[in-house]
Amino acid sequence: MRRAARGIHGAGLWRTPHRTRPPRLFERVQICRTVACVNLAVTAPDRLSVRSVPIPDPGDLISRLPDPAALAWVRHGEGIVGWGEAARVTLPGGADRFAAAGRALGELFGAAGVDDRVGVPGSGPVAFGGFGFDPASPDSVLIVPRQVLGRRGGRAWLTTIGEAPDPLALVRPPAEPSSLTWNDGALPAPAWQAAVAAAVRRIRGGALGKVVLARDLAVRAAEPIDARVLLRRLAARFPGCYTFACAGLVGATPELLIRRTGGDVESLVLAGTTARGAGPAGDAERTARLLASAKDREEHAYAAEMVRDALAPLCAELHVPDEPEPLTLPNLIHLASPVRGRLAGDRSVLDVVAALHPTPAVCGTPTPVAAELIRELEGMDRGRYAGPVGWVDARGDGEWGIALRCAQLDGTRARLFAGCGIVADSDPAAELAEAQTKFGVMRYALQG
Ligand SMILES: C=C(O[C@H]1C=CC=C(C(=O)O)[C@@H]1O)C(=O)O
Repeated sequence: MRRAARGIHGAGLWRTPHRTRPPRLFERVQICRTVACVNLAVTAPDRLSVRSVPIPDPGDLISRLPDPAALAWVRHGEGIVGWGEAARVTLPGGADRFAAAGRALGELFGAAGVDDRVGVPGSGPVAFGGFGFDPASPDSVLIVPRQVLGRRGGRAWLTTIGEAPDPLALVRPPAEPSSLTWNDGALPAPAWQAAVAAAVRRIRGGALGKVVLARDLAVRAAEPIDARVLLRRLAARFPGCYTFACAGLVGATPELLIRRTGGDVESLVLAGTTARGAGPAGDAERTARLLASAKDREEHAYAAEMVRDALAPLCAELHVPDEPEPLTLPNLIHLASPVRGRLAGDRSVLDVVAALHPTPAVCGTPTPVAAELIRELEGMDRGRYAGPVGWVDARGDGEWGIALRCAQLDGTRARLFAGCGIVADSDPAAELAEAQTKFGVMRYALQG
């Protein structure tokens, strides 16, 4: 596929004009309105005043986060982190939640006064966000931080909304979670295996081809859990994953739902999994078995085909590999399909997210049948687990992952999530073991 030079100035979907009227910042107003079928709440000053400036390399981004309400999207030390809250958009749910979020941000960013002296994806106004997996889940949120620190390709920048920036400081490492007590979530292990067996029967009966079933674990600590400890551990242990935090959802996902950089889009489809082997020979043997596994290939094919079908109408060029390749992580090996394309028209990254979610990597095929079976068998609300998580800027550029290998923090408590793709040949005991390995990511983040 021919790739055009990367445009860092996208189509300017949301224009950010300079205004002369002085901003009345931090005079908080609560605007509640109905957009299509979604009741949306925007908490924001009437106009954002945004300034991005180049800065010397700040080094590790996560160690600059000044408080536990951390916002982060970091991979291999690059990305953006944010803190403070200049604006928040909350979406109680609805199939229309991505479009409603885009319209709300369009208004906020379109009315902003912007002085962007950096001009790269992620500079200027940015919103971090996470969307509920299920349209019925009331959990979608977008947060425009008061400060954003960015670092990519040898450049670094600081964005400030409102008052003069607080000076950047290295923050004393926060306290690690202690006295953890663990409990089952909605389904104990035997009940979850029974749910997997029920799904296999439904699949063999011809109702659907694939469903992804997840379970949750509950943990409690002696003191409120600080997201920054978890982020630091995850980024160090899983540098190739996207370490993220948004409104208490913290994790390290290997799965890139979509990155939009100007007209270019990229995705990394993952489905089909095995645990790491013992040493290089063990890994090689596991990788060969994974690549040859008809069950894992089938799981993967559903996901890759759906991503192709969803992106094709949006793209002038699209390349989806014919065969998956192995992706080796510190704990697991996945089947992976790196997808690249060029958008046909002016579409923000949120438009593309809307077209892709939920992929069969987290839901199943056919989507409506799988979504209904998930509601029937899992016995829980996934919240923002398995939903899109990431960031979007005023150009419509951004990066969104699928929120996997994550936990939702709530004071002294956290809920961990892990799921597995189920097809006709799935074995409930093997799926439970795979889910346990996936939980290991956040167990490590919490326990060290
Ligand atoms: C649903 C999860 O993983 C998905 C992504 C990659 C591989 C998967 C699998 O092989 O089952 C899942 O589809 C999860 O980690 O909770």
